[in-house]
Amino acid sequence: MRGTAQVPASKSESNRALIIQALAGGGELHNLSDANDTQLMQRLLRNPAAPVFDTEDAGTVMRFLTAYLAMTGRQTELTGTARMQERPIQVLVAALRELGARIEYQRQEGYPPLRLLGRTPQAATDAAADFTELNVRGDISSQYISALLMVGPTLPHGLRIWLTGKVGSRPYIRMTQALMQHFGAVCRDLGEVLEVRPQAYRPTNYTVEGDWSAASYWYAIVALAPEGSHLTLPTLRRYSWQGDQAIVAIMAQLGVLTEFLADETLRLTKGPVAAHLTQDFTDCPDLAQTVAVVAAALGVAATFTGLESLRIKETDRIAALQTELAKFGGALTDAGEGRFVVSAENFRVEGQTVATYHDHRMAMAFAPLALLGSLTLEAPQVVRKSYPQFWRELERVGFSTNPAPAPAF
Ligand SMILES: O=C(O)C1=C[C@@H](OP(=O)(O)O)[C@@H](O)[C@H](O)C1
Ligand SMILES: C=C(OP(=O)(O)O)C(=O)O
Repeated sequence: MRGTAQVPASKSESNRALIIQALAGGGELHNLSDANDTQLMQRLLRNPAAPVFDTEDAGTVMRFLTAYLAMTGRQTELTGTARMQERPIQVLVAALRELGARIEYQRQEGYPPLRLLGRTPQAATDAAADFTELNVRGDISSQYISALLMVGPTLPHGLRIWLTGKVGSRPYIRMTQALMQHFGAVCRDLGEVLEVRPQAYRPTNYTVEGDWSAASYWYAIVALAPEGSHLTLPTLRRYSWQGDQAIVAIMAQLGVLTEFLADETLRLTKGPVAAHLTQDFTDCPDLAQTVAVVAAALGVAATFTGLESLRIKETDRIAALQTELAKFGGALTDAGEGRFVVSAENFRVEGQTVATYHDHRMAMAFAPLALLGSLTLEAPQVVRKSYPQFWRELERVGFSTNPAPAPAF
């Protein structure tokens, strides 16, 4: 295995930059992601007076737009796929209601679809009022907190958010703060407390970095490739705002060495594999599927923690991993107290069919197993959510897929 693979631009950065650009009223964005989640965000923001916003299966689009539309006083509806209607939004809706938004649940309390009925503006006259204070749980999704922070500068008293519970996906909150700062709005991070003063965003240009979550699948490929294999990945920044850069350290233990060639190019080479791996995914939940499949395939005994949020993503990712790994002789066993053990007995790839559960990351996490034998992945077009060119890039480095990859759009 030798070659160069292109990764898409970060969908997380792209979707933040688009919301902040809309609030700033300008600034040019370069290298936006071709992910469906980002294309969708762009389309929806172009028509802010739409009577219905269909956020499809994009969590960031649903959460960020809910806050943006609610705080800009729109009267509209937000909906999504059947799965989106099972992904909770109560924490965000409760916080927005405290900020004066009138929001109704259209079907099930706590879940989309939502009806926004406008906003009772907060008075900016109370000189004694410092920040508007909110308590927000951090243990369900960090996207609620990012959504609130981004609208914070536009509120008459700004926002002081007290984070409660175990905070997951913290690097995504820091990414939000970093992008806000890039557009001229300061957010103070005091640990359990985040503070945003009322202030104006400045229209600013921004170039989106490569997506480290997407890079994780190339790490998996090198981990499973024969000795002597190497791959080059352009556009990934060494000093990144993305927490999923944690893949560098994780994969160092699973036999992938990373060299930063120039500032934005990496070279991955196959190296020695550790016997054990212990990993907490609280900060990087999107890497869990990639790492579980590689650990099982390499026979590395692995203990994972911090998987709580996986059950409410595009699918219940724990159940999906358990069912699909079992087809190969692998297992992800609940060992209690938040620990999961990855193990394998006689792991074999011999023509199995992997279900993908409307989850791009299921398809991309299992695809590298093709280095060990043939397999079939159901509904391969799911990758369009974050990485529409994934199958084409696999072909470019020498995988054969049948049927050949169709254009994703
Ligand atoms: O803010 C973001 O861009 C994201 C935050 C994470 O979600 P949670 O905060 O729900 O864990 C992550 O899993 C998702 O893919 C993208
Ligand atoms: C969980 C994900 O996305 P979202 O929550 O934005 O739908 C993901 O991309 O893995």
